[in-house]
Amino acid sequence: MVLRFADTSVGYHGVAVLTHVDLSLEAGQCLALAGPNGAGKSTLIKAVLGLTEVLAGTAEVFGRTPARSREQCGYVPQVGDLDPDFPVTAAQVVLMGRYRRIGWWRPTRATDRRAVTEALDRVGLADEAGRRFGLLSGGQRQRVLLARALAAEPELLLLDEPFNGVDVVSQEAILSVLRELTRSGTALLLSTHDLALARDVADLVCLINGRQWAFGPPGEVLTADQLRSAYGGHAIDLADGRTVLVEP
Ligand SMILES: Nc1ncnc2c1ncn2[C@@H]1O[C@H](COP(=O)(O)OP(=O)(O)OP(=O)(O)O)[C@@H](O)[C@H]1O
Repeated sequence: MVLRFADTSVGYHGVAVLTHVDLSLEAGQCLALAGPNGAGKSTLIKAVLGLTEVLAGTAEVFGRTPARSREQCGYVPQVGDLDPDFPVTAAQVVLMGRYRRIGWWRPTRATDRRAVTEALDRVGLADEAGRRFGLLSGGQRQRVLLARALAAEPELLLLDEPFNGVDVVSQEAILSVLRELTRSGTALLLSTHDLALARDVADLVCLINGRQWAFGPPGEVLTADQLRSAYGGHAIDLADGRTVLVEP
């Protein structure tokens, strides 16, 4: 089992911002975290990485505490969280993904350079290796961050809003890498506002907003009733059977 959360509460400085989390994830599965702004998606991702407090319940990552499983996890942050003026090339950003293996103070070896080239190739950016990170488009930067996580060869990959502000080309490139990863047994946990995408890409969806409202296959979780509960009534059924969300 990759993840097992049971009646878990997580938060900051002793105050819970997300409660009643009950979920599990196995190797090769993709779990999407869905919910409105401030629902607790990033907080839950940080809890899996051991960066936020588990205040109640169980939180197991690969059968251990989150902090003890950190080595097996890769993390792709929101691209907007990074300073684009940082003077490094795309390849140097990806090489950072290898530091855990090689130690940042040691010289890089041929295997590391090969891993960097391969990772950039997988996200379709082999030609941009020498370009400055800050000069790439938002979508390309997101793909470089994905390549950095791939270079570390994680067993569980966490992605915070990987499709935010990303154009169709980058979205397709990211989606195809994610599908390849699950096929080869990597587990994925990603947060998204895009419910259609969650339905499309995920085996499991966890619907949260301050608490967990539902967990299960997309068809069971992303129903009009569940969405109305989680989004506080801001869901409207359309005549064609679709549900749309209206911001309060
Ligand atoms: N470092 C922090 N200290 C205290 N509270 C925090 C901290 N980070 C986030 N929060 C609070 O935790 C709650 C959940 O925030 P979080 O960022 O996890 O939501 P989210 O679902 O990822 O939102 P968004 O979709 O807007 O990114 C919010 O009320 C937020 O204000």
